[in-house]
Amino acid sequence: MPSRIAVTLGDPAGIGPEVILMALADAQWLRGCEVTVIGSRSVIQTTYQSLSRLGIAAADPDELSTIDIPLPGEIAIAQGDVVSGAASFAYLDRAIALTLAGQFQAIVTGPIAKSAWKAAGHFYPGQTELLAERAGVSEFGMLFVARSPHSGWTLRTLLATTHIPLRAVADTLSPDLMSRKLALLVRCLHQQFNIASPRIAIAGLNPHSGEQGQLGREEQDWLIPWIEQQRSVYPSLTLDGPVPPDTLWVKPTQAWYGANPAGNIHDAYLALYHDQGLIPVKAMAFDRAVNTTIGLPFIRTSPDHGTAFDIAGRGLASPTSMRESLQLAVGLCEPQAVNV
Ligand SMILES: NC(=O)C1=CN([C@@H]2O[C@H](COP(=O)(O)OP(=O)(O)OC[C@H]3O[C@@H](n4cnc5c(N)ncnc54)[C@H](O)[C@@H]3O)[C@@H](O)[C@H]2O)C=CC1
Ligand SMILES: NCC(=O)COP(=O)(O)O
Repeated sequence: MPSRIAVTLGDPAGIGPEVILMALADAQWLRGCEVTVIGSRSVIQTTYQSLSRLGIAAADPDELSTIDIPLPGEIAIAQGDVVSGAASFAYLDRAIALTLAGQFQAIVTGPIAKSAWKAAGHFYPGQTELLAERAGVSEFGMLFVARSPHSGWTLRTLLATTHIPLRAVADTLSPDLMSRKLALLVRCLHQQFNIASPRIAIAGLNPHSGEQGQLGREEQDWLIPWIEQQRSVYPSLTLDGPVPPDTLWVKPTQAWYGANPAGNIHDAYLALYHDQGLIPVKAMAFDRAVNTTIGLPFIRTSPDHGTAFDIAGRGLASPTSMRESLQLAVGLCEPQAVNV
């Protein structure tokens, strides 16, 4: 039976609808998967018309499988507000319910504005937390996956902490949190990416990984002992770290651009906080990185970009990250997934 994938439109005032229709314009690469777009039919129609007027290839709504969730009011393109937030929440809510009921194997989410969710009374740090809550899982992680168009090498970065203030990062990190994130990452590398003995690099927190305690004590106090202890928990893995955060990204950047880094390159990187992991991901791969939620009972992927209200509705948005998100979902739906 072909895999069935739900695609949520994301914030209807953002670039989600346009990048989805552009990515689905040529669906040959879907390899027979069935895609259903969950969102407001009126938004899909309007987006198709405006892309057509601009001469941009887009999937024809009449040929798409859709589940219509009408807008709860008027929206203004490029303005996330209470109406667009209520709509994007309803799209994802329906997609999760149908997926948990067995109708879909994977959800690819369009970008939402967290501020619009808040305006609509939905107080979640992001889509990830809603997905985890509805799926009833307490252990989940935000993994970014990007395949280089230059070398074919794949960058995988898991964030140990996500949408919290920078001020709270050091107090939130702990050996227990790190153990839970590493366990998720190892399981994902084994089961979803078919990597038997992964090589993982773990970032330090402080400049120069603390310079032996002179520039911060977290490495000496618990991070180095924790990594040593994890090496005995996972004897078949290579665990390197804490790698000074500024130099951690040198080899992946070389591998991304097709240079041959000295020594073996890592299969995955464990970054300690949002911007430590995502600045390099976006600097290298903003047009094609995929945000994946690991630990869910189903597959979830999403483009790495947001709603881009500054360019919404003008035909300027690149659909590449959305296309990569769909392609990764297709690959992960296949149990013998290779090259994902
Ligand atoms: N997966 C998701 O649902 C995500 C949602 N967000 C949300 O999006 C909203 C806006 O966040 P920002 O930080 O402004 O990030 P953003 O990714 O929406 O925009 C950052 C910059 O990149 C450009 N850009 C983004 N996507 C593009 C594309 N496909 N093609 C060409 N240019 C593109 C935008 O025009 C803007 O200049 C926030 O509410 C944020 O929470 C942000 C990241 C991911
Ligand atoms: N920075 C990643 C991001 O904002 C995506 O969050 P989520 O909505 O997928 O939880």
